[in-house]
Amino acid sequence: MSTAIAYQVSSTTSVVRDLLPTACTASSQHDKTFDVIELTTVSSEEAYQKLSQAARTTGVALISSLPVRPPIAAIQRLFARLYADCSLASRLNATYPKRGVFKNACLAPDASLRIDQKTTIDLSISRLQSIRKVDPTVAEALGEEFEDIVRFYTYIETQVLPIVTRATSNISGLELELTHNGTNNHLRLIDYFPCTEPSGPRCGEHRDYNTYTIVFQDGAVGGLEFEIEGTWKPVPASVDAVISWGWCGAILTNGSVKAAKHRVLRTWPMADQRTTAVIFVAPDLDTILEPTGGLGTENAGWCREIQEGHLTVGAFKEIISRKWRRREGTEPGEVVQGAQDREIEAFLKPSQNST
Ligand SMILES: O=C(O)CCC(=O)C(=O)O
Ligand SMILES: [Fe+2]
Repeated sequence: MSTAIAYQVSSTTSVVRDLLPTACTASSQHDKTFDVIELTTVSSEEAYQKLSQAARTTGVALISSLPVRPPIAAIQRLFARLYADCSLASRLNATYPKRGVFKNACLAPDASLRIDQKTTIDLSISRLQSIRKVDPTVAEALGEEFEDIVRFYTYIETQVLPIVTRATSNISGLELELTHNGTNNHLRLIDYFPCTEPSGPRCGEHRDYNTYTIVFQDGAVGGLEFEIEGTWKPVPASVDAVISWGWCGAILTNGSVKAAKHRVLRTWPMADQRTTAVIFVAPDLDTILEPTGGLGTENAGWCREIQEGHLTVGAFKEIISRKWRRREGTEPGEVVQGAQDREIEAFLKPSQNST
């Protein structure tokens, strides 16, 4: 597939027009909704305190002055190479047949405009191991770009994740390091390819399933928004990284941490390419997902399976990813914006969603 084909976007339909935001432009920028933390200049204690505060209030923290930048140019070149070379893309996907690595479902000629208008390269520890084991030459074929990306991932994993994990532990009195050994972390590279016209959602509204997520932006193209007290608030494009907490974080801390709802409805400037590197941090798959931290024994409304400690992270990941795959176009099924998130919330907190 050529890059030109990859960037073709179907014309606007009424379904899509309904999805357009009322106001989401670079001018509606930062309004002090989110805490901004200069992670490398504050003391560790201050970093923990500010991160904990953000996790408890909005569930979102913006990070500035990171000492390393994500290798955006390398990521863009890697996408360009995969768009242009179908056989390389197939070889890469063959290394992880269970789910694939490079996902471009929205570019299929008959793809629904309701699915996310983005392509992704998903790298997890098991995918990286698989690439090296099944087809060692494919990593080589992916070139220096691939090495740069893996180096960035390793840096963040060793230098930044321990700080955020500790801050999350501090809120709840848990030792999250014991269940967060990095075995279930994930790096996702995302290409929000340029659209000259408004298209479908770029990443439909959702809360992440994991403990927390760090989105590394390209510094120029915005679009990420969080729902704060019922209003969608844009994140400035210039922020280095955005940390947000997910369902596992909320469950393990018994609701002390907020799972933040977010989306990329439309990128801005719309005709520019938005590139992000996203690191998802989740507990090891065999971790029991029970609310042992935070509010202690008080029942925050979780379903019986969670309250009684019968749900593992692995089982929860399966439940939630089945719903996501529809939105991401890798499994057939109708996509109704926001419905998937409501279904998950109803499963987790049935008593609050019984009306
Ligand atoms: O790329 C972004 O800005 C957000 C991506 C995201 O929320 C996700 O992949 O879960
Ligand atoms: Fe997300």
